[in-house]
Amino acid sequence: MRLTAIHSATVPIASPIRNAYIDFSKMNVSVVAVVTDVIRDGAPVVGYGFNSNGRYAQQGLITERFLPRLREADPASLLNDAGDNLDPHRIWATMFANEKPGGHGERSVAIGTVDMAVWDAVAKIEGKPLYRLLADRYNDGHVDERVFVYAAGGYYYPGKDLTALQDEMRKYLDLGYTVVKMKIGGAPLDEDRARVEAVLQVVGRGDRLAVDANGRFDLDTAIAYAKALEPYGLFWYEEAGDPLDYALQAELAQHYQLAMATGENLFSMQDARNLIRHGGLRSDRDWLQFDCALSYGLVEYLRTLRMLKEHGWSARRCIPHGGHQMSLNIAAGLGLGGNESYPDVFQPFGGFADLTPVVDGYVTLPDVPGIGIEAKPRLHAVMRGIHA
Ligand SMILES: O=C([O-])CC(=O)C(=O)O
Ligand SMILES: [Mg+2]
Repeated sequence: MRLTAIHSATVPIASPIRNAYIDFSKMNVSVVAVVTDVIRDGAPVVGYGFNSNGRYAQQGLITERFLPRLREADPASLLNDAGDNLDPHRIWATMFANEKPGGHGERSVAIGTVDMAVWDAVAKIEGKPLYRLLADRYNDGHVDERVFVYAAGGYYYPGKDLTALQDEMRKYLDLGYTVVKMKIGGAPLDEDRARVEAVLQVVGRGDRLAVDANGRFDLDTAIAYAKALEPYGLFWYEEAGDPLDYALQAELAQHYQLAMATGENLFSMQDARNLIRHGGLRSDRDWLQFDCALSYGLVEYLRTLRMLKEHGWSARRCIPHGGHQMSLNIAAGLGLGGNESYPDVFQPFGGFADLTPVVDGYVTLPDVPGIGIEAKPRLHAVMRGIHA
């Protein structure tokens, strides 16, 4: 077998929403399709990948650096020993050839996007859902039949008042979610306090609400919010300070006893390891949000999970950022604590298969080969558009 073509494109997901750090008026994503000469159900197997929201499309890096390396490689060097399927680890190493260590950033998004498409193809060639393939290869065959998911939204939006915010959150509860997330830090503390209290009226209990500051706060502001938020008993307090300011995160833990979450903007095993070494996070309550689709893909995420284990952290403490089906498969197949979901934003990339509703805060996965993009027809249509 061999790769016969690799296509990539940039797709808009712009919207008028805003978090504490950026607006999404120009947001876009990269999409990749890897085409193989393996025939399943009468057609060549095609694997699909995309990066998740929050980082822009990486078309230049993908087309100028990473795809040429794959095209120039000996085709057999990209395959498993049996030569009957792609090998994601060998493909990853080929893409990373002649890259210096450190400075993990945008190239991690580019490689993560291609890596997702490769895993999708690998599982399709094996004729299995990706979660099943991952469980068989790395988790003694154990699959979680349902995965905890929470509804992320609550963005700042022009003209959005407290009633509109409450309506949004009520909609998530009606869809079957039990935990919702909203943005903070994009308004003064008093205004955010009123927003939090408005949402608490809808969800009823503090442990059904997470808040996300998107790395906006300096230490004093992070502590001021910690003191204001602690009495509510929230599900978590996310990304208070700059993602690389491990000292801030560690100091904040001295002022906030409840759960915190962070890591969506750390893009390598090494950066994740620094957070674990220096960030003062507590493995009995805090949450890790590394998102493979932004951080060199699942090949690197497997390294991160190994690192966590060596540091005494359970994979159950991971609830990845990004709200995509790739992390949902990883959660089910490798025993993570759950996954993010965006029922309302970043469509058609946010959300899961159309026929798997969320029930009591948990979602099941479709029994289709690969990641499950074919079970999400609006997303599948976008993906088909780049190679059909
Ligand atoms: O607003 C964003 O960039 C997304 C985000 O932080 C999250 O989903 O946690
Ligand atoms: Mg976040």
